[in-house]
Amino acid sequence: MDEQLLGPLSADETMLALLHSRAEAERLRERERLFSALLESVNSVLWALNWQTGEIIYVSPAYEQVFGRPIALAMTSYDVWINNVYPDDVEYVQETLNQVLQQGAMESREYRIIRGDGEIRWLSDKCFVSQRSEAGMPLLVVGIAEDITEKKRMEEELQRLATTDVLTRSSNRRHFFESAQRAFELAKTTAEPLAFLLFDIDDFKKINDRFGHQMGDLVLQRVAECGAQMIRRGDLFGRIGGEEFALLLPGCDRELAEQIGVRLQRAVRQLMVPTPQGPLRVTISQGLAVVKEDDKGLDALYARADEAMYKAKRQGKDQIVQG
Ligand SMILES: Nc1nc2c(ncn2[C@@H]2O[C@H](COP(=O)(O)OP(=O)(O)OP(=O)(O)O)[C@@H](O)[C@H]2O)c(=O)[nH]1
Repeated sequence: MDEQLLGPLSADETMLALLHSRAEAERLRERERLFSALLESVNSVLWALNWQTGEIIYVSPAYEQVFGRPIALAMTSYDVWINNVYPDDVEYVQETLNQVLQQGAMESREYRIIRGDGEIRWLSDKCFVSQRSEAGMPLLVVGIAEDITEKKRMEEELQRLATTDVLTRSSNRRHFFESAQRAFELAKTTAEPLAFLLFDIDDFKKINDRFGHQMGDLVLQRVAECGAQMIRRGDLFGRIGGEEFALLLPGCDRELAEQIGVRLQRAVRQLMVPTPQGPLRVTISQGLAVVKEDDKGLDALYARADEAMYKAKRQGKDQIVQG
């Protein structure tokens, strides 16, 4: 219509329009090359999902490096992406994606994937709804998935250092009592039994004095190994003092806890720590207490186990006393 109003274009005008559209096309190609180069240099995986069809409509080149799988595989459906998610995290990934749809965005969701070579890696995914389903436009969810495996490893290492006793690799005192507090509260609400076994190496000062501090450390490590062998899933074991250790046994009544104490006593007696003067024998004294209905706090349980342990020492050591 414009053409009718303005009249037909002259040859020069046509040439100019042609040149202009060529330059425009070249500019677009240049931008595309720039975007491709940028996407290739980004280590994170950019992705876009058509929510209605379940199609992954875009993944950036980093996919191949992060997932260790060909891009063509990812560009099929969302199910293929989900198949790469570590089984324990699938539910979380599905739930959080639904939340993205409700809230419009999610800053970070962390989950594990299984790479093509079987390696498990951690991803942090920032995603948002890029296009609402309006006027026939598809509903698009886009995201940036970053490989945070190294960061996770460092976090885990820091957590391990903060909660573990360096010498014996058992829980340190603070972590033991924090976890014990939670186990105590749970036992009180569920009325499940809970046992506390406290033990201390006998005449440890003499071991240090006679064989040196290094040998003392070795004895601590070997005794700690015996303690660690007693625990099942859900139990706690920690070094709560110099040569003092504790076992917290949820679900264990007095009888069962005593059996564990007897096994521990035997395991320690059987230890033979090599020294230049021949194998060194070690014994421990144990105090055993179980949670009572009127126990107000963990302190009450701990105090009974402590009192019982000192009674075991006074009564000649190498024995278990009930508190
Ligand atoms: N090698 C070593 N010794 C430690 C460590 N922590 C504490 N000790 C020593 O453990 C000894 C504990 O001595 P005591 O409290 O007298 O106890 P004990 O000699 O075992 O005597 P009983 O408890 O009555 O059997 C002290 O000499 C501490 O120096 C450690 O990490 N390594």
